[in-house]
Amino acid sequence: MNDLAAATAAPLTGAAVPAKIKVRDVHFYYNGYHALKGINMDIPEKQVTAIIGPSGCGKSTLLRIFNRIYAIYPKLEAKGNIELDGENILDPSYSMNRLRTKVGMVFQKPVPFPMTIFENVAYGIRHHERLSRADMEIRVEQALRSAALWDEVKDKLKQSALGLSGGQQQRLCIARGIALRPEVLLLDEPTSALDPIATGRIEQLVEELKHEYTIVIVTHNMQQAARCSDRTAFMYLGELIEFDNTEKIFTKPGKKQTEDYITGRFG
Ligand SMILES: Nc1ncnc2c1ncn2[C@@H]1O[C@H](COP(=O)(O)OP(=O)(O)OP(=O)(O)O)[C@@H](O)[C@H]1O
Repeated sequence: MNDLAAATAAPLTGAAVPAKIKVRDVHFYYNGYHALKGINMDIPEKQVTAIIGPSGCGKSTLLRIFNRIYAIYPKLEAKGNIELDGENILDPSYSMNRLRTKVGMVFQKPVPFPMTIFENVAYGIRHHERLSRADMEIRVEQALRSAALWDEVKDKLKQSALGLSGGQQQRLCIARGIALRPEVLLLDEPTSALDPIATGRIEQLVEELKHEYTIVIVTHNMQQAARCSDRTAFMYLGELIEFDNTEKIFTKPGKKQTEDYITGRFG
């Protein structure tokens, strides 16, 4: 184990933050290509962890392992352990259904289903729970409120989600994710297709949501990582180079590669 293996969720405010996800010696292969090389990290509970690094370094690959999405493709293989609340989610006996309810994911490009705004949120809930119409309405409203979208859509819930703006569509996708009441929310470059105002709203939302969810966000935007995360992981060529409090990473990084990247010398 390298020194990063010991990079547990260090105290941020005096008290140690418990780890929600423990990544232990994780390797990932795309049809034999070694994309992640011995990753060790502890993702702190109810905080925002940002993953940064140059294109192709493995950020999205790491994020996608956290909900085992790769398992639907043949020839992709993960090794090592990822413990979510102490249980290894890479173990095939860990049910995908259970994982889906605990870990929600939002992708780079908002992809609402071609159905009404209401149905976009209700659809996933129906797969996991049987709710009365009244209870469903409450759940949908709660999810839209949590995603800071309710006021903008409450009078047009029966209209197609495809008529929403890009920023609204992304918040709808976040509402869809949190409607299942997950414990972990994975965000894969959630603002890369959005304008600065919509980006600001999503960042504000992330700040609010972290009180209830453990959030992991992949971003190319270093200002975004600095603004909205508590801890930042810097990756390079499939390795985790440094993982520390965000402020430290951006003001006093411990590794030269991190410093070179955040000061724009490469990547
Ligand atoms: N489906 C795939 N098949 C084969 N190789 C892949 C596949 N997806 C990713 N890779 C490779 O794995 C490595 C890591 O890719 P990944 O998408 O995780 O990087 P990233 O840091 O998220 O990049 P970006 O910032 O450009 O999105 C890259 O070398 C990439 O080419």
